[in-house]
Amino acid sequence: MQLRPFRSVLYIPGSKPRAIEKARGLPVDAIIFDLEDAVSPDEKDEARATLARELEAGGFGARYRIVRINGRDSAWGEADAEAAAMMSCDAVLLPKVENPAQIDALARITGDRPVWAMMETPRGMIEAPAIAAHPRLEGMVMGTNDLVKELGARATDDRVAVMSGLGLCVIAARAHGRVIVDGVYNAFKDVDGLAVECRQGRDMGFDGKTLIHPAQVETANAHFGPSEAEIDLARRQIAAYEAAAAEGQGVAVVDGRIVENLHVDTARKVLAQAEAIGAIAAE
Ligand SMILES: CC(C)(COP(=O)(O)OP(=O)(O)OC[C@H]1O[C@@H](n2cnc3c(N)ncnc32)[C@H](O)[C@@H]1OP(=O)(O)O)[C@@H](O)C(=O)NCCC(=O)NCCSC(=O)C[C@H](O)C(=O)O
Ligand SMILES: [Mg+2]
Repeated sequence: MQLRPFRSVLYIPGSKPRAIEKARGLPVDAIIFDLEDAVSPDEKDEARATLARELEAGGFGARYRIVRINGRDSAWGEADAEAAAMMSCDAVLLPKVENPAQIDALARITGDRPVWAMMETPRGMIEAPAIAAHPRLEGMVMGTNDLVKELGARATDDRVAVMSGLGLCVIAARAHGRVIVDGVYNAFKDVDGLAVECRQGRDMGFDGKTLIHPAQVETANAHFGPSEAEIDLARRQIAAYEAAAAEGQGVAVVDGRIVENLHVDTARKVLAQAEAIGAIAAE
């Protein structure tokens, strides 16, 4: 059972030390330190050096530290991969992954460090099961901006253009026990719109949402963590099922709905998640 929460995963441009400093005090579960799209070509080399320095300085507490490098076929990919292998980070995120061989190639440089994959091209969607199956892969991140672009689609509120890809990637990730995080919500001042998209992502099975601004953190944490009502229901389901089992029954009823052992598994996961989140908050 995956216990570490990934409710809120905040991108920070590697070129912005002030934003990096701010993140040391934000209640995010994970940070993606970006060297790719958030950093202009002129700033790439300096951003790489800044990031290495800031990560070495530490101060990120329990926040999971992921470094997003540039694609290996870009002018900066090779130097990024070599630098990331030496950085004080927890994982390396590769953009536009389209096949498992790209993960092999990265792992030859980054060694035992876990690899995460940006899922953001049509070919990446088709190959999602093979990518998720790679033994070095720990997590997947949806890149919905690139996916909309590559599909020649339109970004609509209901996300209809990317819905099949989102579902396919969730299935692939779950089939192999990988973490999977939803794409960003670009209108970072629109908290209500973000809440709608978080709810949709949570309902689909995502572990959390990637974010671009501190104002989005609270909404993501609220939607992807278990609510008080869910925790209360989980406790009551477990208690009712155990009481029924003690009487030789395989099914209990809570709030007019049946509770079987599979529901108890989910209930136990809810409680474990709540405990893990509480432990991080207490640090
Ligand atoms: C979107 C922004 C450019 C807005 O920046 P700004 O105008 O500076 O915002 P504010 O003035 O409201 O900032 C207030 C304070 O918050 C700090 N801040 C801002 N953003 C972040 C952040 N991401 N992490 C940490 N701290 C942040 C500012 O420094 C201010 O601090 P202070 O001065 O001390 O008060 C900006 O938010 C931004 O650059 N966001 C990140 C954009 C990004 O990373 N984009 C790339 C990832 S998205 C992507 O590529 C997805 C995928 O690949 C796909 O295809 O979909
Ligand atoms: Mg992208």
